[in-house]
Amino acid sequence: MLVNTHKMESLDKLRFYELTLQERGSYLQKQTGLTDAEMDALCGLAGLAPASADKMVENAIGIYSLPMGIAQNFVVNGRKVWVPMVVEEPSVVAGASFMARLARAGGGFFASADEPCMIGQMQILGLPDLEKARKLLLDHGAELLDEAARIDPVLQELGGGPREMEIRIVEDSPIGPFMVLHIILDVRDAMGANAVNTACERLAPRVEALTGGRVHLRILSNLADRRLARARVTIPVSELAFDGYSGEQVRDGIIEAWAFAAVDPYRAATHNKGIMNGVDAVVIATGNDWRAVEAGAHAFAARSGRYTSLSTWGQDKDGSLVGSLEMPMAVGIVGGATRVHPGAKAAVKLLGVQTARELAEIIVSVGLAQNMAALRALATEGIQRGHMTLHARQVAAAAGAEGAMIDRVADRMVQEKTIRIDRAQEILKEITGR
Ligand SMILES: CC(C)(COP(=O)([O-])OP(=O)([O-])OC[C@H]1O[C@@H](n2cnc3c(N)ncnc32)[C@H](O)[C@@H]1OP(=O)([O-])[O-])[C@@H](O)C(=O)NCCC(=O)NCCSC(=O)C[C@@](C)(O)CC(=O)[O-]
Ligand SMILES: NC(=O)C1=CN([C@@H]2O[C@H](COP(=O)(O)OP(=O)(O)OC[C@H]3O[C@@H](n4cnc5c(N)ncnc54)[C@H](OP(=O)(O)O)[C@@H]3O)[C@@H](O)[C@H]2O)C=CC1
Repeated sequence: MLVNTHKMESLDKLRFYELTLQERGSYLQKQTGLTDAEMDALCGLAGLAPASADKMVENAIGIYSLPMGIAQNFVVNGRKVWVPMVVEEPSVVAGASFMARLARAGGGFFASADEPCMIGQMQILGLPDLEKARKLLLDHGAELLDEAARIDPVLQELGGGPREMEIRIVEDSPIGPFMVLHIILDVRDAMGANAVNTACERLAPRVEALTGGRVHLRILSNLADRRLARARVTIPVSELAFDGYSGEQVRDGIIEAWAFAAVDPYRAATHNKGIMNGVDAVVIATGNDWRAVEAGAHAFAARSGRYTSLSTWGQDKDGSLVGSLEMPMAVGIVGGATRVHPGAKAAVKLLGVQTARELAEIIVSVGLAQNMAALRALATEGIQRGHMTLHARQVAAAAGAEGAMIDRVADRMVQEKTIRIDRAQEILKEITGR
């Protein structure tokens, strides 16, 4: 993919988003060294083929596409990274890029991720004596874990495999008390669903023989709270001032906005949706199971019994704004669609990650950036000006504008501060005469 290279030398003075679509691709390739084939996969020019889709899901008839945006400015644990984001909503990529630029003043995002341990659950029914069953399982714990290790030699060779067992007694279920046996499995660089589910199904007969109970459900838990990722950012208050708002006003406004989400589930749901705007975009770009990540995030947000904010905002002794986000992050860089979707493989290559943990660290950093972008806008001018400015292009296109006409119609609507499809159609008619 080559474009007029004379611009290349001067590109660093330009803003990435001011380039054309093709120029952005070429600039990114120049910066990252991705091959032409990888760039074509990343840009959807050689993405998932219908024939491959037919091998991924049932009754396939073709391909559905979404925009692939690139968030810029991110520095995570000291490393600059271009972040692929698959999302249909305007202003998400812009918001993440903006906050990543501000975050650089504080060294960027500092993130970590737990060992990639997933929880496999076995529901054990029909136990006349739960405490006796508990003791039997504990007495045979080592044997059960050894059996689980033998199930997946590949995982063992990679340093993964069973780590421990947990026994929980559910007292107040609608069908009376029963036992839940957890097998904790290190799944290395996979999301791990298949490894965990296979282990649960294989161990079930032995558990039944030991306890005399009936193992009913055998499935992983998406509340992957043994596989958390966390990010932290510190923004000097001087970086926050804009449009007549002082840095302190912006900082305190963000903290006040967070305090709302901390105590009110109605606000926390939207607050966390803002976080997931960033998280899901990278999870989807890398071919991971966003439903699993979403389920884990919201279950984790309710772990105290009241659904609350996944992030925390405050200030440090210097008055800098400090934000942190911790959440389950069950993502892989092998397996699932990541293995078969060319665009997902290219996205993982673009991120330059070698392990699932590194991917998790970037994703949680993007989630924190997205949260800050939303709170910064909400706590000051409101969300609409920035969002609708970028949304205007979609409205113009929906009104029938094409090519360069889209920006002309969008610019007029932004100037008039009227971003509606009927106004877009009027402007289009004025400009084109039809
Ligand atoms: C949208 C902005 C960034 C505009 O903000 P702005 O102040 O108009 O932007 P700017 O023109 O001053 O540019 C600042 C930076 O934004 C980025 N930027 C600016 N324009 C572009 C563009 N065209 N393409 C790519 N990047 C762009 C870019 O990094 C740029 O830096 P520069 O490179 O110029 O030095 C800001 O208003 C913002 O961050 N808004 C919030 C975005 C957001 O959260 N969107 C999600 C949709 S709303 C939602 O679903 C979540 C929510 C709100 O409900 C969550 C919640 O309730 O908590
Ligand atoms: N509730 C849920 O969330 C559920 C989700 N799923 C779906 O299952 C999909 C597939 O999950 P997943 O099990 O990750 O994918 P895979 O089944 O593809 O498992 C990963 C594969 O990669 C192999 N492998 C190679 N290198 C590594 C490495 N470094 N680390 C780990 N494994 C490696 C594994 O070997 P080996 O063969 O030895 O394991 C395994 O075969 C998920 O994306 C999800 O969409 C499915 C069921 C439930």
